[in-house]
Amino acid sequence: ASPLNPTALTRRVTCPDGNTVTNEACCVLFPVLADIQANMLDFGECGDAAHTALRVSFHDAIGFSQSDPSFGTGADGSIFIFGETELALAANLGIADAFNLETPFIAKHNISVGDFIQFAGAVSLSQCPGVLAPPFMLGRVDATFPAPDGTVPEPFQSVDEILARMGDAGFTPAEVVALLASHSIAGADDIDPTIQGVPFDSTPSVFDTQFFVETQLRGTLFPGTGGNQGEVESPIAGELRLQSDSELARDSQTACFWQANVNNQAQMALNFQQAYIKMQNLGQDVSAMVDCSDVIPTPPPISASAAQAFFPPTLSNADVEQACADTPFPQLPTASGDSAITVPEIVQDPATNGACMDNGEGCVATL
Ligand code: HEM
Ligand SMILES: [Ca+2]
Ligand SMILES: [Ca+2]
Repeated sequence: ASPLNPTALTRRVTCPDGNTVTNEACCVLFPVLADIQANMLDFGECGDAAHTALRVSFHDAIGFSQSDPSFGTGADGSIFIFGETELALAANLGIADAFNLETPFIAKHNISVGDFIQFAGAVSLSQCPGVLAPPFMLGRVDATFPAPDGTVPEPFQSVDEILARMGDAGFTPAEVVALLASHSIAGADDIDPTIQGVPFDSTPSVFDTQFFVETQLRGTLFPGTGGNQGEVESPIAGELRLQSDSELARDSQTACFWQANVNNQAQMALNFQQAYIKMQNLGQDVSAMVDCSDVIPTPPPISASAAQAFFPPTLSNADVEQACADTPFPQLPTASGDSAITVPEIVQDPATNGACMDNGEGCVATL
């Protein structure tokens, strides 16, 4: 059928379970979707389980290099298939949580491990207000060997090192900043061993631009103990700032891309969506895959008031460490409240702390 024929464009197939899709090959995903929404991803919450599934989608995919095949085949499930190797790497500290969360479901369903990880990442995103419809392609080929050490960027690396590694995988500096919008729905469990679920911005359940605002503010405190590798001072009690986010916000190569996201929800969401498409399919032959984007649920919308960026109580433009030389930081309102504001921790999902053996550095179980 001609792509110009409107009936061809809208023709849908009815799957055995009654769902409709444009491509029959996508029917296999509906049982997976129903199961993980109900039993793995906390009923539509943009919380701990969703954050965990999103992070592992990055750590699996980034095992890829445009120049060196030994770096891995990207979004290929290697992080779980060769969990004994990859989860023991320092850069994957905490990814054992994702292994615990996902492997019981991977075992129950019949799609590749690489597909499952990226599908769970896309479904997770669809639970977060402010995200633009995450796409999903089906048909990743599973790994035959693990990714080596050095593929996953670390929070104590320099901007040059991080941009070099990400560039080697195929991302421009602008795309690296775009991808880091993910840290608007994120936090840390392992950077400061004394505290868990410490968010990177004051709204870790909303995909808003607060992450880009708050990382530009002068750091004044540590949410727990000081002196942890990869952590620098944050501006609000209860919030953790990664050294890498701090430096990317201030480096001349990235600062203007960073600032451009501030209070620009539509641009942030679009740039993330485009860069994320690339990430989901790293190392894989997209021409051999099927577009199943219509299986991914529509994310909840973000209200205009929730999309309005703000300074946390008592802080203002005077607390911004201006780094972009081209344009001044946007003027933003200050939220009402006193200086005692503390960002609440992200409630931990017990499923992310279960079955697999953890040797203190990572998970040593195999899939
Ligand atoms: C480019 C450099 C990046 C660095 C250095 C970095 C580093 C980190 C670190 C250290 C944590 C905290 C882990 C913990 O202690 O629990 C974290 C969390 C997280 N990261 Fe990144 N990250 C980067 C890029 C990305 C990208 C591209 C994505 C996804 C598209 C992503 C998604 C997440 C998510 C969702 C979490 C929260 C996990 C949770 O709350 O369970 N990160 N990141
Ligand atoms: Ca991989
Ligand atoms: Ca947020």
